[in-house]
Amino acid sequence: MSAADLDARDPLAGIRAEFDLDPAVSYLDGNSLGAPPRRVADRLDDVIRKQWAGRLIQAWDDGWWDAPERIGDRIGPLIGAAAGQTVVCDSTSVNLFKALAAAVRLQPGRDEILVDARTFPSDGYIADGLAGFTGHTVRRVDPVDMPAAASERTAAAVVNHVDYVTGRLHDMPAITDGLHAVGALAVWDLCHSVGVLPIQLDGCGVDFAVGCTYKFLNGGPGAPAFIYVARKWLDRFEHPLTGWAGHRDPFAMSSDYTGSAGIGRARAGTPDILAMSAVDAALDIWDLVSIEDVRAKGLALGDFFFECLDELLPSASVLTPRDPARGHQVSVAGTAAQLKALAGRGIIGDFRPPNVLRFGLAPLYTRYVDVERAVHGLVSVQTG
Ligand SMILES: Cc1ncc(COP(=O)(O)O)c(C=O)c1O
Ligand SMILES: Nc1c(O)cccc1C(=O)C[C@H](N)C(=O)O
Repeated sequence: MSAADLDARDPLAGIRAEFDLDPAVSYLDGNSLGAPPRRVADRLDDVIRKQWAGRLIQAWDDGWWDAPERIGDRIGPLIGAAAGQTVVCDSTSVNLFKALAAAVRLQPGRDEILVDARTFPSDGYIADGLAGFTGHTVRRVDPVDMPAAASERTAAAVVNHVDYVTGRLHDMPAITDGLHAVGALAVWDLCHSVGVLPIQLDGCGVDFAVGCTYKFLNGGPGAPAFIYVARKWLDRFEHPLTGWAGHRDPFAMSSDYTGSAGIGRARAGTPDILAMSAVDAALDIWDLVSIEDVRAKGLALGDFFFECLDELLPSASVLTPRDPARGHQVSVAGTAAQLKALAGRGIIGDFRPPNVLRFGLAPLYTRYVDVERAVHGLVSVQTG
C-alpha cells in the first residue's frame, strides 16, 4: 500500500491538526523534542494574562501550588500508576538522583549500583555522582544481563525502558522480577517510552521511575520531568534534596524539615508554572486518543520504514529490532553530514555519535509520507 493510502486510512491522521507543524517538513525527531501542540500557546496566554496578571500571587492558591501532583496524576494512566505516586518536577537527571539516592538508602549493607550500560549518558553520570558521595560501586551492565548480574550486593539498578540509540524495548516485568529475586530495587527511565506504549509500573511492581515530558508528551523544550515512587515506598522515600516544596507544611516556614506524607516529598523547590502549564495543556491530547491506538500506529510506522528500506535501500545498516520489542524510532548507520543534507531536504531526524541516524516516529503527528520521504532522502544522501 502506498504511503498516501496508509495516511488516508490512518484513524489518528486527524490528530496532526492539533499540532503547529509545517506540512512541507517531515519532522522525525519527536523522540528528542516533541512538536508544539496548538493548545499549549493558548494555555500559556491564559496563564500569563488571566492567572498571573489577573490574580498575581493569589494564583498560587488557585491551583498553582498543587500543579505538580495534579499533573503527575494525569501522567499516571499513561504509565500504569494509580493516583498519588507521580509528581511533575525538576529534570529527569535530578529526579533520577532523588530516586537512586532513596533506593540506596533503603538498602543498607548493599554496596553496588547497576546502570544500563547503553543508557543515555546523564543516567550514568548521575549514578557515578551519587556513588561519589555514598561510596557505592557503579557497574555498567546490558539490561538483558541485569537479572543475572544482580546479587545480594546490588542495592538498585537503573534501566532504560527503550534504548535511546537503537530503540530496543526492554522487558520491564522480567527485568524487575529478576532484580527483586535478589532483593535489588528497580529504577526505570521511561524517557523514550512514555507516551508511545502502554506501561504498567504498578502491575510490574516497579520501585521507582523517572521520565521526561518534552519528547513524546510534547510538553515543550525543557519541560519538567516526572518521578514515580511506588506506594509501598512512599513512607520511607528519603532523598537528599529536602527543599521546602517537599515539606509537609511548607508555609509554616519551620526550621526543621518534615517531608510531605505523600509523593509531594519528591518535590524540592518552587514549581515552574509556565512550563508546567504547557505540559498540562499538552496532556489534553490524551482525552482524544488511546495509548493502545498510538502504540499500534507507532509499530505500523516502524514496519513501513523497514519495508521502504528493504525496497529502496537494502544496503542500509539498521540498528532497530524488527520485532515488536522496540519503541518508536528507527535508527540506521549514517553520518552527521548526511543528517545535515536530509535537513536541507526538509527531513528532520538526529545524529548520535559515532554513526547513528535516528528517526523518531510520533504517531500523534508523524505521517506515512514522512517515513517514505525519509527513506527516499536516505537513498539520495547515500548515493550523493
Ligand atoms: C533516556 C534519557 N534519560 C535521561 C535524559 C536526561 O533528561 P533531562 O535533560 O531531563 O535531565 C534523557 C534526555 O535528555 C534521556 O533520553
Ligand atoms: N533535551 C535535549 C535538549 O535540550 C537538546 C537536544 C537534545 C535533547 C535530548 O533530550 C536528547 C535526548 N535525550 C536523546 O535521546 O538523545
